Amino acid sequence: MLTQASIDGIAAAYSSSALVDLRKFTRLKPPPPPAAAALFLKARTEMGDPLKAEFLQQQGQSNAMADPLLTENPLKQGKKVPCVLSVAGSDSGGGAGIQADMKACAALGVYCTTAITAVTAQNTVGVQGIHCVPEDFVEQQLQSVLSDFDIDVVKTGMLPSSRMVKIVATAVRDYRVRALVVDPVMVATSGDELVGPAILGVLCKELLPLADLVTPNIPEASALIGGKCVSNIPDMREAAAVIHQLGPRYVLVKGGHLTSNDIVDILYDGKDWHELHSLREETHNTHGTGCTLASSIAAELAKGAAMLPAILAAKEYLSIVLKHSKKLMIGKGPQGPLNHLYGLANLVDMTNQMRLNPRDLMLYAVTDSDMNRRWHRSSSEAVRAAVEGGATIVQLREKEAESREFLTDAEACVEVAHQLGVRLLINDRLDIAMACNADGVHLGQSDMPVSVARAILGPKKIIGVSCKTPEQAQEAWKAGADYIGSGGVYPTKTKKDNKTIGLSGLYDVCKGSPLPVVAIGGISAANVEEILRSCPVNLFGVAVVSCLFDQPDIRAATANLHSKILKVFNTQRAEGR
Ligand SMILES: Nc1ncnc2c1ncn2[C@@H]1O[C@H](COP(=O)(O)OP(=O)(O)OP(=O)(O)O)[C@@H](O)[C@H]1O
Ligand SMILES: Cc1ncc(CO)c(N)n1
Ligand SMILES: [Mg+2]
Repeated sequence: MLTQASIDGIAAAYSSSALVDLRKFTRLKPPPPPAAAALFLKARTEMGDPLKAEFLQQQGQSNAMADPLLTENPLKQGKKVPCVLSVAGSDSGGGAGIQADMKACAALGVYCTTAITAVTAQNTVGVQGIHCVPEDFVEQQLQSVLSDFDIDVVKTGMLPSSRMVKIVATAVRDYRVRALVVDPVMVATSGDELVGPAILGVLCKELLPLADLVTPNIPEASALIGGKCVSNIPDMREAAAVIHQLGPRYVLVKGGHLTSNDIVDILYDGKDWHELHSLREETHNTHGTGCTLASSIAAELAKGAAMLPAILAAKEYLSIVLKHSKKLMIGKGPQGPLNHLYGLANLVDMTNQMRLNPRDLMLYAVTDSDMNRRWHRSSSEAVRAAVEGGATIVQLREKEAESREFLTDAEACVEVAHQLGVRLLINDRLDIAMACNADGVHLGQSDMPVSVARAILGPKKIIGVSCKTPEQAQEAWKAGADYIGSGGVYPTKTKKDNKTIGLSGLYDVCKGSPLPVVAIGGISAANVEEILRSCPVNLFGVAVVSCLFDQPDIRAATANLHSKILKVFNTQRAEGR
């Protein structure tokens, strides 16, 4: 165990070796630290507080609660990317160690390289096994990374042997990295030991003197000062002072292990004391908070922040992450992981919710107001019957009606279609589509340009376009359409002066279209099989008018067509097409 005398000796030997002055660390414009972080700060200013003044100055007038995932991302093309090297152990549970470091850096817009020191078999229950990576191979990883990447900050976590600590210290010295953050990992959140006390001597003697920041939790702080009990804030301050004597420029003793609701971390730079307060989040998902804090500080330093703003921004990020992790249900054990990349959830939701599932084009029912009049049906009655018969999407096509009448009709149809779980599009009229909250529009070549329609409708609405050639289909795709309607495949009474492209024209469009295609024009139960079989690639369905709506029983006609289409698709699937 370390005695006070040996600590003093080590301190004397290394006291002048601070690596860089982070306050002069201005390669990149420092990100404005979040204003809300000021809430955490109860600076002790007995001896003046230049860091706090600097922080407040950098913070400027902004009162907005900064979300680190929404602020400007420094991972920009054509610019030097801020880089962290995490020298740490792997957590198979994905919550702490290397995995936490990479996610935290990614969330904060910093590139993270790694040198893996140990592979742990670990989960939310505890640590089941540890396999140390041979020291020479850790050295090789360090060489690979440091000789190539322009590393701004090295962050260390689990260093399982004294020789490994020495190797890291040598690498940091040799490559003169700009800053070193040491998280003196010893025990996992579960209470399982990750690193034994045998490394303490070398850690104190070789690594801490090089460190710009060391971030012990309470048991680690106690181990670093020779086993003296640390159980309250005065003890934490005393421990920070003793650890500072070992040579690091800043010591942050983390208070997460004390039980109070007001969590206090103590920061000491040899002169000034800072108590950083945060409200304890009531959550079991705290596995990896220490790793996350240290790597977030490293990321902020890499972006150019000075030490105190970097720590405050990192704590702000951690507290937002803890809030977003409260209800995560991952693993069966008592300590779940954090939701580091919570900001990606919206993106994932967006990509999961495809605007249009191409399978919905299978039986595309296009209404016709003349036919409905002839058969004495309202549009919504016709839509209901078609959807109940198996139509998978509906387009409302109205050539004659006044806007107000069309809108009233459209509203009723949207209601019916949505009740039955089917999407409804409006032909030509963006204004009606928006007014009745339809799912999108279908446009012809002489209607509103697709790019304009997309700009007006926004990213969530479906846009379909009538195309007779592969070139038109490509244009539509580039402009932001979702599907292509291609025809007329056969001559049709519904569109008299429409040029017929035939099966071969349809085939060409299907082959050349980057978007799913639905065939249209003169299609009925009699020829649907022939059409679907002739274009197996990219043809997702057929659009029909008269064979549904010019029939005495729409529901029965639709059901009949539906079963024919299904038969072809099932055979094609069985044939592996
Ligand atoms: N429940 C919580 N709510 C808010 N902040 C927390 C909570 N738990 C920990 N923290 C904060 O997270 C940081 C890490 O704290 P802690 O003392 O738990 O580190 P650690 O023991 O090294 O973590 P780890 O278990 O990942 O090794 C500290 O800044 C602490 O204030
Ligand atoms: C690999 C690894 N490093 C650090 C910690 C600290 O929580 C952990 N649990 N696992
Ligand atoms: Mg820790």
